[in-house]
Amino acid sequence: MLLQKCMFITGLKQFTAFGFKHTFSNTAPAFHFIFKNTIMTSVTSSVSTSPSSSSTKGISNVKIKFLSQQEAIKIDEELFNEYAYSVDQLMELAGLSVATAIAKCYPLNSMAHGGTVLVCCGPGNNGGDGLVCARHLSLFGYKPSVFYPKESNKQLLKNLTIQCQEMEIPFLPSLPDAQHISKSYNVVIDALFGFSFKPPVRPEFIQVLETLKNIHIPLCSVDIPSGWDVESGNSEGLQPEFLISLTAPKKCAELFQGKYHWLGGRFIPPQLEKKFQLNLPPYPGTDCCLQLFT
Ligand SMILES: NC(=O)C1=CN([C@@H]2O[C@H](COP(=O)(O)OP(=O)(O)OC[C@H]3O[C@@H](n4cnc5c(N)ncnc54)[C@H](O)[C@@H]3O)[C@@H](O)[C@H]2O)[C@H](O)CC1
Ligand SMILES: [K+]
Repeated sequence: MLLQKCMFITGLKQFTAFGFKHTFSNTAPAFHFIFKNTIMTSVTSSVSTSPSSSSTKGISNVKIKFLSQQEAIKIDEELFNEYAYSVDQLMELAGLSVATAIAKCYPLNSMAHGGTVLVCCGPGNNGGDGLVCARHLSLFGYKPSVFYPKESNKQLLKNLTIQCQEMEIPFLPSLPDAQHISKSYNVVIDALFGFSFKPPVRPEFIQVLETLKNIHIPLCSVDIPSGWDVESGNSEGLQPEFLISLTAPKKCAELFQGKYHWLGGRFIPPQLEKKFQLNLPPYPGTDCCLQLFT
């Protein structure tokens, strides 16, 4: 296998040298060797300061799994049916990890217009992650606006909408054109479709995706770049700058060409991780998200 990239797991500081991105955390540094089909993780304890990192002492090579659509659905079902989680719980953690990763990549103090962000939400749970993310971004001091063209009838999604509205997060009646979006916002969050998407895109969303394809500001996709086949991607579709994979990367993430790939949704019980051989890298300390590679 050909070594393509190498990086240290991120904390708050990072710098680039010798073509590698170096980032530091207050826990064990990890080296991610990224190959075409896998991300190899080696963890060393040499400068560890965290007592909890003792279980990662020594060198261990780990291949992160890229999930098929069926595997992603199966893990979701097991979380609900066997492990008794509710969607609300996981969505809250997923959405918080998205907002946190966005804030790390696109700091509020680097943004124009007081931190405006457009969050585009679809009809399923990916859209729900977007609504949760919008609420947390607002709590972090950003100015999110939501575009939610096909509201779900599910009570959970209705509640998330009310929570955003009660925080005075504006809901746009229609999607502005690409030029207007690029002038008014700093980044766009794509929470339209996640791992249940089946191509082709139905007519009511074709124009939405076309508009997002033409923006000149960073596009940040939640779990799956919307409009991509979960396994084979879509070379003609959206090309986000940022992708956050939730639980574990899906197969299409191997085709991601953007700058920032994060992992979020830190809620997988060890037994489930083992069963599906996810081989997730250790999250630094108490972080809810981690940067995989750039
Ligand atoms: N376990 C986890 O990691 C969790 C992830 N979460 C997020 O949930 C989504 C998956 O959510 P789901 O409701 O199953 O589906 P989607 O949001 O991907 O979309 C379903 C929605 O989209 C419509 N649709 C499907 N195909 C098309 C199409 N071709 N054209 C138009 N519309 C389409 C469909 O009808 C539905 O309405 C996952 O990715 C994570 O983001 C949870 O938050 C928590 C657990
Ligand atoms: K998405």
